[in-house]
Amino acid sequence: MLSVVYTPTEGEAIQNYSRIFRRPEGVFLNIEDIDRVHHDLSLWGTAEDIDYIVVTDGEEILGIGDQGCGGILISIAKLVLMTICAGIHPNRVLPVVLDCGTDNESLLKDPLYLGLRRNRVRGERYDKFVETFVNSARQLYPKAYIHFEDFGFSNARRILDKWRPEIPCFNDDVQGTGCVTLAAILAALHVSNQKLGDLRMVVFGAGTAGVGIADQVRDAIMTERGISREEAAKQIWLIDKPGLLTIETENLSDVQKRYARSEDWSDKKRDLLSVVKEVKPNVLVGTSTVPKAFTEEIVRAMASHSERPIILPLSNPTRLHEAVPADLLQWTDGKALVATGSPFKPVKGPWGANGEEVEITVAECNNSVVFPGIGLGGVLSRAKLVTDKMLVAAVGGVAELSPALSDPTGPLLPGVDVVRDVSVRVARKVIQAAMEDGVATVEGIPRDESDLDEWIREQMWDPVYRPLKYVVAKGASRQARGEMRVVGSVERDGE
Ligand SMILES: NC(=O)c1ccc[n+]([C@@H]2O[C@H](COP(=O)([O-])OP(=O)(O)OC[C@H]3O[C@@H](n4cnc5c(N)ncnc54)[C@H](O)[C@@H]3O)[C@@H](O)[C@H]2O)c1
Ligand SMILES: O=C(O)C[C@H](O)C(=O)O
Ligand SMILES: [Mg+2]
Repeated sequence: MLSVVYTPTEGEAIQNYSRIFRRPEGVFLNIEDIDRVHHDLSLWGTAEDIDYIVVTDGEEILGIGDQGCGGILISIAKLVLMTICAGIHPNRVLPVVLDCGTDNESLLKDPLYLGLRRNRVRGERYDKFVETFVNSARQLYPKAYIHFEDFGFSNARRILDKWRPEIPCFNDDVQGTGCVTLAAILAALHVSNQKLGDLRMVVFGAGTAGVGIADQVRDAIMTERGISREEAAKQIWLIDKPGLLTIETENLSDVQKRYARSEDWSDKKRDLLSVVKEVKPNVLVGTSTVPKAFTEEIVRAMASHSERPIILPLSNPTRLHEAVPADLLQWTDGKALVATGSPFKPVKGPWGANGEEVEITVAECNNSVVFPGIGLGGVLSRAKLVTDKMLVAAVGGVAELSPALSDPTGPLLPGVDVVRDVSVRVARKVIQAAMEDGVATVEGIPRDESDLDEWIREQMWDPVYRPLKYVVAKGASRQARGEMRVVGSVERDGE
């Protein structure tokens, strides 16, 4: 059911939110009613009641853009995953949408649209609104971890950078995506017997996720090679609408500038194909929302200089992927090491050692592999902050569970069948890192790894129903006794 309660089906539900609405299932905060934010948030429990908050402003949902107040469903979907994958109790979470208006014209024209019917508020009023939300949430629920989801590019990083040094918070599109993609790349490098230090990566789509991935990979190269961040960034090329980002490119954000190429490209073409031919990357990542952007020509160009090209089309939902696994594998004779943002069926082809047909399972490289474990570790250790070391530890936790480590034809990342084990491993690593960084605040966390795993598991909530008991009340009406017998028979069948 994961692809129904989460990506890709949730995208469709979000787009139709106001039309399929039945009842409110989260906190709707309204920028025009900023004085009510504290009160509205306070209705959801006492200081002890909330462990995990997911908040969105609905501006950049998946790759489907501004969805206004329908964004509440992304907060809900991510929290469903916190429960399914990480065992956070479903009553101890809070989905929030910050309704700041919408720039989506079709929503504004839709008579059934439920959100604020005005263009997005930006600038100081927006910042004040976000600040009021964060401060109120911290005051009311001081133990809660705050997960930011699907904010627009101009706000996502800014908000994260503002709050990260002060509170336990996390941006899934920047950090979760960076962590899971680095884990997939590490597994792929293992299979192809290449070194992280030699990596050359092109990222197509230099937005929130693209730059988040670049940062995580850059820091890993820096640590591996013992070089500066600036030096490590030279192994990464970012491409956006104007083509390759260079120091000549106008209107770059501060985070994009770190990757702007300083060498002279004035006499070279800067489109994806030309850049791939020129820089000969071994890793190609897609976070552009441009379907089919990884053409046969581009993929063949990758394969012409790289024995096992690592190709990760990550744009969600499914229809926005830069390429589909069947094409990537066909164009590279089964050589490409592929993982995708949404789930795909396994691909069959004549790529065995002797030309026999093999079936390749393609891993889903979605931040859902990692954010539940990071959140679980943060919640259980009541970490004051989410530090870089905790994120690096999470990458290690996922990478070491990659099926491709023991079977080179296996998927690059662990699948949904072992999702709870992955969360326990990631949480263990995150908690250990939090203790090393001195940010864990809970006393008595076990030091021994298997004790720590046990400690984590026993605090995870399981959806187990209480057994029904067969009762027949004396004096009950014939009809009631009949109904009770039906209940009783369910219990006997269940046993
Ligand atoms: N698999 C995952 O875990 C995961 C995580 C986060 C985001 N994503 C996906 O990545 C995509 C991007 O998300 P985001 O939050 O970074 O959005 P974003 O809007 O911040 O970034 C998208 C970037 O692509 C650029 N772009 C658009 N058209 C382009 C073109 N023709 N050529 C080059 N660049 C182009 C945009 O200018 C923008 O900078 C979405 O589809 C989202 O679903 C996947
Ligand atoms: O929500 C997802 O499926 C992953 C990611 O956060 C995205 O924005 O695409
Ligand atoms: Mg997202």
